[in-house]
Amino acid sequence: MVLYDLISRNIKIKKRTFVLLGCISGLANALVLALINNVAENISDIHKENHVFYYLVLFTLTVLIYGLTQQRLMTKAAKMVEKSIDHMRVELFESVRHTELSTLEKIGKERIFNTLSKELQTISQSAQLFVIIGQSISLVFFTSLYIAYHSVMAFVVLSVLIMLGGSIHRLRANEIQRNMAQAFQSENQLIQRLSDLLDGFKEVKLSAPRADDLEHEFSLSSGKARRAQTVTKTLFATDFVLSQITFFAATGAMVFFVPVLSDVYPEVVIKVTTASLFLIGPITSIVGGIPVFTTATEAAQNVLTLEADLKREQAENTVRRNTQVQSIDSFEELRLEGAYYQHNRKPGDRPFFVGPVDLTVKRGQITFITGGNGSGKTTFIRMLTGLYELQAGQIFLDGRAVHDAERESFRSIFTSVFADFHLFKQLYGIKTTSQEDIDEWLTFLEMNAKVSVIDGEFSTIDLSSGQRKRLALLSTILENRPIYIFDEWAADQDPIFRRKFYEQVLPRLKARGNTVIAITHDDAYFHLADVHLKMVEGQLMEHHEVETDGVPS
Ligand SMILES: Nc1ncnc2c1ncn2[C@@H]1O[C@H](COP(=O)(O)OP(=O)(O)OP(=O)(O)O)[C@@H](O)[C@H]1O
Repeated sequence: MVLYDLISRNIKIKKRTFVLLGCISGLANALVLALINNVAENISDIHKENHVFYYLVLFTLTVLIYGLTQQRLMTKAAKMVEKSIDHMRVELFESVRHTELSTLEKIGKERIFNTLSKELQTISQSAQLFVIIGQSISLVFFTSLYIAYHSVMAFVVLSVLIMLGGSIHRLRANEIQRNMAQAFQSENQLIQRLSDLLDGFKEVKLSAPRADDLEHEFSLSSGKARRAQTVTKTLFATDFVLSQITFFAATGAMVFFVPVLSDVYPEVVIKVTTASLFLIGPITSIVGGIPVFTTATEAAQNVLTLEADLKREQAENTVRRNTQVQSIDSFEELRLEGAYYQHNRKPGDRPFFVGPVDLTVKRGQITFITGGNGSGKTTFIRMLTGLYELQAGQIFLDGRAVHDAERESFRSIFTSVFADFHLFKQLYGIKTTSQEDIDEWLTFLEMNAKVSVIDGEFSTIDLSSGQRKRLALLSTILENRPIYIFDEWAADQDPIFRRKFYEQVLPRLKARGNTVIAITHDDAYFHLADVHLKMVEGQLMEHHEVETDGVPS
């Protein structure tokens, strides 16, 4: 059972405690029934012999035992499921953190987002249901025993009809599952459209046709999700009604059918019929719980599939996961030999690949890479930094081949501001820099009047895009890694600060012993590069127009 396997994977479920508490609670519930039947049957004798108080105490005790065990069961189940979900959440987060960029691009952000939020929440909501279903099963069991004790024939008829009712759901399980998968897929598309609306809010506000199209797409996906959910819920509703009818048929059989089959039955008919009526509560709970249970099982399946997709690639690299990541703080020479990477291709797409590339980067060098849009510069940077796993060729650091197991350590040699950078408000992973250093760099980057760093956090990041980029630059400077990667960093800086970036910031990094590799189109500053490379259609070549005496080309 997928749901149980998932929940019990990280925690020890005390099955015996659950079964024991469930049995006590079910037994207490059945005892309430037996007591009521007994008192009702012998009401005049009990009053005559003054035994009312005795039965009342017994009744109160039984209800109390039922209440206490039920409460304990529910609390235990909630604690257990929440603990397991806590583990799953952190594990999934860790898996995503360790996954490769190419895998993440394949899986898609929406699916990860949907699984980590909605699906885990669905599983969480199923905790109480587990107990209710378990306890209902236990009650059905003990009440059936009570019925069997009074009339075996009534028990057999009841069992056959209950099983018949139970099998109705199973017959349509596949159809339900198919519709639920369709709903999950449509909900992923909904998240994608919603991110389009929120991330592209300004663009959407400025263009009514774009907004209309987006809304149309959103309502299409929403319609698909609605249809899949409606079909699923209709199937559940029909199941529910059919099972209720089966139940009424079972109760009817107690008075119309069983008396024909059994001679001794008339003496116990009231008790047996009352007992079968007592089953309506638990059976309704079981049948009513099936939709939630099925949804939670489907959610568990989605969590497991995502995990498997994330881990497939990691399984091949278990060594990498288990190897201690060691920060590399210096190097002399980084070399690529025959480095090659081809993007995943969707049907109909032209394949795009970068390489084979041979390149040597020396410590303290400033390298500029230029090239047309879509020529492969960003892809190349991702290959160089180990964000994309090379499909052929090798990276060498100080003459030593960088093996897969060392790739995470290797990546620690870089710090970057990519074109699609994300500015973290908190300075994660930066601990050693002194406040004086931070303030001095803030002043140097002309951001001191706007922002301060307090307790490792920027006071604000609600800034202009150029200012946000300066803070991203500051974060990399404080990280102080050996190699700096900039992807069109200066593109949205004003001319004065752009000049400062090329003429003061980069030389200052170089003077610190840092190496810089920058994608740039700023030809006015090409002369400041030690090496100038050009990317053309995925092929990296030296750009020979750079003059060595510092005169711009
Ligand atoms: N995640 C991806 N999946 C599939 N193909 C991709 C992916 N990213 C880029 N590509 C393909 O690789 C080609 C090169 O893209 P890349 O981003 O490396 O170019 P670039 O030189 O950095 O362009 P620009 O100057 O516009 O930023 C693109 O034409 C695109 O078709």
